[in-house]
This record gives sequence, structure tokens and C-alpha cells, in this order.
Amino acid sequence: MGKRIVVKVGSNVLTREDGKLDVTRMSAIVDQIVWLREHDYEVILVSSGAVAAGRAELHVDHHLDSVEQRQLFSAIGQVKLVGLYYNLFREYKIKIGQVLTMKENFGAEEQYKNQEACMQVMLENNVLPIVNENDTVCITELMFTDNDELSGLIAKMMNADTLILLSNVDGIYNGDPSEPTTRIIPSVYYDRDISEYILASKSSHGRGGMTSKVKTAHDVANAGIKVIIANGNTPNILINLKEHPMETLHTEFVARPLNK
Ligand SMILES: Nc1ncnc2c1ncn2[C@@H]1O[C@H](COP(=O)(O)OP(=O)(O)O)[C@@H](O)[C@H]1O
Ligand SMILES: N[C@@H](CCC(=O)OP(=O)(O)O)C(=O)O
Repeated sequence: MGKRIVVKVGSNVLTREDGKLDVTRMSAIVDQIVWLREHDYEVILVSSGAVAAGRAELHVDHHLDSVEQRQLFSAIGQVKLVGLYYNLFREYKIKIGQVLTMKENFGAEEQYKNQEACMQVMLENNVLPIVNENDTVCITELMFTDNDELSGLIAKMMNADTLILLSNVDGIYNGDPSEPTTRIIPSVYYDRDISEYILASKSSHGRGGMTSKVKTAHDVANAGIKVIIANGNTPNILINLKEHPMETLHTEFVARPLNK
């Protein structure tokens, strides 16, 4: 069996400035996932973008609170998101399966095992799992911080070799990304604290920001899984990370060596 990779794609990678789904970008991500599968990698895709897709689809001229917005827009947007993935992967004769989940499913042992078994059977049958939080029914207080946290839990649950977090930045900068003097930190050891470099700012459609990515990355690297933060807007980023890692901008959280 090839190496198992969890790829998480943030809302900003998938949406245009006007908030609509960026189908060209989605198509590019799909092409790269196909390349990974053709090179014997098993891929699990964690995709954000439902709320952004739904917001662009429906014009509402009355007030909705934040929970109503999330429920309404994700319900509309998830259908659109997965429909697009369905069409894009169908071109390559790849079957996709939708996994909508929530934090409770990672708590109780029975539910955890059930979810693990569900994803395992998909992989065994060559189906590509596309995972998102079930935003329509989640209770705000019990939600994942964002899909970075969810992708970390999936990577650990499924014993992945690598978790790749695709965002709209080339990696973690050693300061404000908009400052010309700041540089990408190429590697972070699983026990190194880099919180001094992280700004509270986040991209326009994102939920958790870099703080949540770093927290997830540390946690997952500590569990012995390599984590990469890279730019999903860069052409062929997933292929280049595999083929030319030294020449490809990214931040790697080095996995803690485990006595497996
Ligand atoms: N040191 C840093 N290096 C890179 N990005 C940072 C840093 N500190 C804060 N950020 C912010 O984190 C954002 C990415 O996180 P987020 O908005 O959650 O994106 P996504 O939607 O991809 O999950 C960047 O757009 C950037 O504004
Ligand atoms: N479940 C939400 C994603 C929320 C989220 O975590 O977004 P992001 O920070 O861009 O990964 C959606 O599909 O819109």
C-alpha cells in the first residue's frame, strides 16, 4: 500500500474575491490529487468552502444571526461543493464519497471506531473520501475550531504519513506576512514554540487562522505525522512538494520519531 496523505484545503483557496467558488482552482487541486493517486498515494481530502459557496449562491435581504447564516449557507454550499468535486473527479473515473462529521464523532470510542471503519472501507474500495464538518447541525460550542483541527484528527485516526494544510500563504512567516523582510520558516521541530511569529489576523473567508493551523500541526507532528503548510494557490503545489521539496516554499513540522 502506498503512503497515506490527508490534504486539507482552506476556504480561501477555493473561493474567489467575490466569494464564489473558484472552479479553476478546484480543478487544479483535483488534477494534483489525481497525480498523487497515480503515484501510489492514498488521499483523503478535507475540504472547506461550503459556507463561502452557499453565501455566494443565495442573496438574503433580512438579518440572519451567525448560526442561521452558517446553517443556511453550508446547507446550500455543501451540495454545490461536492457536486463540483463529483464532476471534476468523474472526468478521471474517480469515485468520491462525502463524509460529514462533527466533534462528538471523535469522542466516544464506538463512534470513533465507526467513523474510522467508514473511511477505511472507502479507501479499501478506492473511493476518495471528501470530509467537511457537518455545519448544518453542529452546535456552536461543540464545533471544531476549524477544518485544520478536523484534518488533524482525521490524519491521526487514519494513521496518515503526512498532513498537508493548503492555505493562501506559502507557509509560516517569521513575522507579518505582508512585511517584505519576513521569510518563510522552512522547518519547525515538533517541540519548538513559534507562537511569537503568529498574528491573530486571518484570511477573509477562513475561520481559525494561523494559530489554529500551528496548534494542529504541533499536535499531529507530536503524534509522529509530518505536517506541511503550503500555498494552495501555487500551481502544482502538491506535485512540487513531492517532486522538488527543496525548491518549493513551505513550512514542514518535523514528525516526532516514534518507535513503531
Ligand atoms: N506568521 C504567519 N505566517 C503566515 N500567515 C500568517 C501568520 N500569522 C498570521 N497569518 C495569517 O493566517 C492566514 C491563514 O489562515 P486562515 O485564514 O485560517 O486560512 P485558511 O482559510 O486557509 O484556513 C493567512 O492569510 C495570514 O493572514
Ligand atoms: N466547514 C466550513 C469550513 C470552515 C473552516 O474551517 O474554514 P477554513 O478556516 O478556511 O478551513 C465550510 O465548509 O465552510
